[in-house]
Amino acid sequence: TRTSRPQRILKAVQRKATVGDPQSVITAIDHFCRHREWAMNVGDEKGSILDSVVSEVSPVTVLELGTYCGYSTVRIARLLPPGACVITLEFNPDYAAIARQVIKWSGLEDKVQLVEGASGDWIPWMKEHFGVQAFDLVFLDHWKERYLPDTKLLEECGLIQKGTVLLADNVICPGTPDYLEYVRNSPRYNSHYYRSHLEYTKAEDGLEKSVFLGY
Ligand SMILES: Cc1ncnc2c1ncn2[C@@H]1O[C@H](/C=C/CNC(=O)c2cc(-c3ccc(F)cc3)cc(O)c2O)[C@@H](O)[C@H]1O
Ligand SMILES: [Mg+2]
Repeated sequence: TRTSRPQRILKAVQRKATVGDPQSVITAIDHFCRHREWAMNVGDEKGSILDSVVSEVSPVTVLELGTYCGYSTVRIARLLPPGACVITLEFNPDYAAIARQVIKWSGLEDKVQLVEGASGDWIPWMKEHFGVQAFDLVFLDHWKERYLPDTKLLEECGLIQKGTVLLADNVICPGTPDYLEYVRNSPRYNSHYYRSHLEYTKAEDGLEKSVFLGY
């Protein structure tokens, strides 16, 4: 087809959502992906769990791995207080370009720092480049086999400290078995599984929340 799926998602936002109204952007994407074309956004059901974790943590600095179209970026940023921000990493330039426009349409660009590049390349620079001490919340939603190596890299870079919350999407479907085994068996994490469904479907999926307990 001439346009890409992310481009069709952006069109749905521009047609149905109100500029400056993040909830209308979320609703427009969910409606499009439920009734027109499935896409790998965290979705409304798991999105509500994401919302509750963001509200509970009330983070000042958030790291999101895997922006895609910016759906979860908007969900997170809309709940952040003034002065708080989400840094989101996306290595596909086409997806990044769409996400920038979705984030702009929602009016949340001041709370979002979208960085184009691979997580493994950028994580080591977070402190120096963004002045981040440690992340209060990390939302993992990128390539599933990168969850574990990037978590270990974040630990090595001192970006995960006592109290940091990791929230991982898709721990059942498509699944992240090595990551799950790590956070559930490590004495340094307190993990909880939020059972839910794969976005816009009846298949099981869920989010794993892991709190770092310190060294
Ligand atoms: C190391 C690195 N650095 C930076 N950006 C990175 C990056 N690795 C990937 N990205 C970026 O992040 C997104 C990728 C997300 C991958 N997500 C999924 O594969 C996914 C799949 C499903 C799914 C479930 C059942 C099915 F039958 C089919 C698909 C559901 C989901 O929720 C998913 O998240 C995408 O925007 C990609 O460019
Ligand atoms: Mg996902």
